[in-house]
Amino acid sequence: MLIEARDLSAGYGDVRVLEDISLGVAEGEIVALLGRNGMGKTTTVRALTGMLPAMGGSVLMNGTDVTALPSHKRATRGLGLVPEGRRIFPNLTVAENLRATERPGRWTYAGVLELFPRLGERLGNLGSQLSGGEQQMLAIGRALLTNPSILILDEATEGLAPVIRAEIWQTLARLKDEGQAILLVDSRLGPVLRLADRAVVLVKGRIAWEGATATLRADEDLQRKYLAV
Ligand SMILES: Nc1ncnc2c1ncn2[C@@H]1O[C@H](COP(=O)(O)OP(=O)(O)OP(=O)(O)O)[C@@H](O)[C@H]1O
Repeated sequence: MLIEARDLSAGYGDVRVLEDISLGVAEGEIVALLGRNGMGKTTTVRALTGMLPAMGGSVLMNGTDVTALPSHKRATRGLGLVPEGRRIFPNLTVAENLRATERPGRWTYAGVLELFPRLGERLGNLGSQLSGGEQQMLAIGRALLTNPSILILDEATEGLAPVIRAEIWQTLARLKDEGQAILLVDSRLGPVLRLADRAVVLVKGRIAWEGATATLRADEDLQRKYLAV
């Protein structure tokens, strides 16, 4: 597994939000982390990336225990994150934002501009001057430029206009074709279930269901039980 949680627990203060979560993403795989609001998806992302310490259990990358490593060390080992709310540098230009994370590998500066031509037209603009969709493209481009073995996207299509959202989904499909392993948190069930190979469903910080997305796609009762609002 490129990344794996084993009996992972995490939370805030004394409160455990995640209880004994075990999940993993293998080479070339897209795994969706699903669940209604507040069920622990973002907390899982934070615990996997090291933004939150584990209260129990472990996180492994390529079989190596990284539970004690801070997020920047996990990033160096190949963990790329597109965080909820984008977090680009508002006072750097698009070009500077991209160059700030660049590491050698499959994805180059030119390659990212080819993936997101829109960013190429905005190279001199500050991060703060971009539209929401452009900021999201920049956040994805930045994460790709670290050439991650595993990319985690937390609500990457949230709050975007439908046409931009569609563009992001197309890009993710292209990343899938290229074999990029992805852990995807997104509440748009239709596109998520089309893109991902497997799904893990959280209910109150525990895994309530996991399996092939094809199974979940075909079973509306299951969707209603765990995911419908
Ligand atoms: N910084 C925090 N401090 C205390 N409790 C938190 C914090 N962040 C999240 N929580 C709590 O942890 C639980 C899980 O939240 P989390 O954000 O992981 O859920 P989520 O599944 O990502 O939901 P959403 O889609 O609403 O972001 C919730 O009960 C939430 O109130």
